[in-house]
Amino acid sequence: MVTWIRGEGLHRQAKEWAREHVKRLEEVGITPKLAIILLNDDPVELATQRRFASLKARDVREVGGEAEIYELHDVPPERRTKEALRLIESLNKRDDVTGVIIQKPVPPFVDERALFAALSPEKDVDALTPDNKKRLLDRFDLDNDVLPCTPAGILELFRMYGIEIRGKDVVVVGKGELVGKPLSVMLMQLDATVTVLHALSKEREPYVKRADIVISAVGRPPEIYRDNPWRLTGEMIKEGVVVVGVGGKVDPISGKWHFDVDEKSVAEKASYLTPNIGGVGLATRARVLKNLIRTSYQVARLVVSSRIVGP
Ligand SMILES: Nc1nc2c(c(=O)[nH]1)N[C@@H](CN(C=O)c1ccc(C(=O)N[C@@H](CCC(=O)O)C(=O)O)cc1)CN2
Repeated sequence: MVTWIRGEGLHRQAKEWAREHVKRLEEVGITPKLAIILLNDDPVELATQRRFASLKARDVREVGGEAEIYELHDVPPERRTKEALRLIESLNKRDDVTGVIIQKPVPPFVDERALFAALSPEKDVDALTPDNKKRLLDRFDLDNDVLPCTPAGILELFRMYGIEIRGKDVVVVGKGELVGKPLSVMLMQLDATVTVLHALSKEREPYVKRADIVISAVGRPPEIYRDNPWRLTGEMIKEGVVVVGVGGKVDPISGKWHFDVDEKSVAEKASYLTPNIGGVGLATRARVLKNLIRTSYQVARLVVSSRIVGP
């Protein structure tokens, strides 16, 4: 009988915690303000990213913060990196902006490394700037550090449900900058035996079949991606495995969600499983709120100290 790993508890707790800290920050004149930048003009990505950005913005506003969404997808490709850099520089300088998210994936013609290198690490809600990424190679504090939202959200869910990681065979499908890569590093730090599978892996099935925990973060559902599609199904896994589904995309024509994990067949064999709706996405958003509060304190320290004029 599968136990569903639900994100709403984390999400609710994060909102309550964030509301308290918004009040404290307002005592020093700082209102958390999140700026979200959308750059992707691919119809699938744009539909999905608009949905994600609106959900994050709604959360921030619900706890008393503010949110701005910048859509640059209609800037000509040859100018998009430059325009995005100009926007990031402006957001870095604004004292009222306390957190920034560059929604991923960005289009292949945009210089993503330049964007994240330009973003002020103090305002980096995703922990994806070079300075913040490096810190993952050291020990991390799940409760106090600004950590990548989805990986940290997944680890918080494991902790909440008492799912042991130490010494376990964990397969991460997908090696993206957002989830697969940082999460595999964090899992190693927690003494898991980690296998990362990706598009060029010679084979996937034997590793998935042997795993104690499978985390699928691909986002290429067969309904939308004909080439190199991916879906985790029940016959691929062993009895009693823990499964976490991360990848999902919105079909721009139907508006329908399609996910990495086939819930029905996996639920018949898994011991624990995240629902495609109400699982990792809510844990991700919970972490966005916590990270935004932390970046807001970082900005507050900089802004308040800059107002103190010494003798
Ligand atoms: N810069 C970033 N880009 C992206 C990130 C990220 O953390 N930083 N993560 C992914 C996905 N993502 C956030 O942007 C995200 C995924 C899912 C949800 C969510 O709330 N899903 C709901 C269902 C969706 C709905 O209600 O329509 C759920 O799971 O219950 C939010 C955000 C992509 N890029």
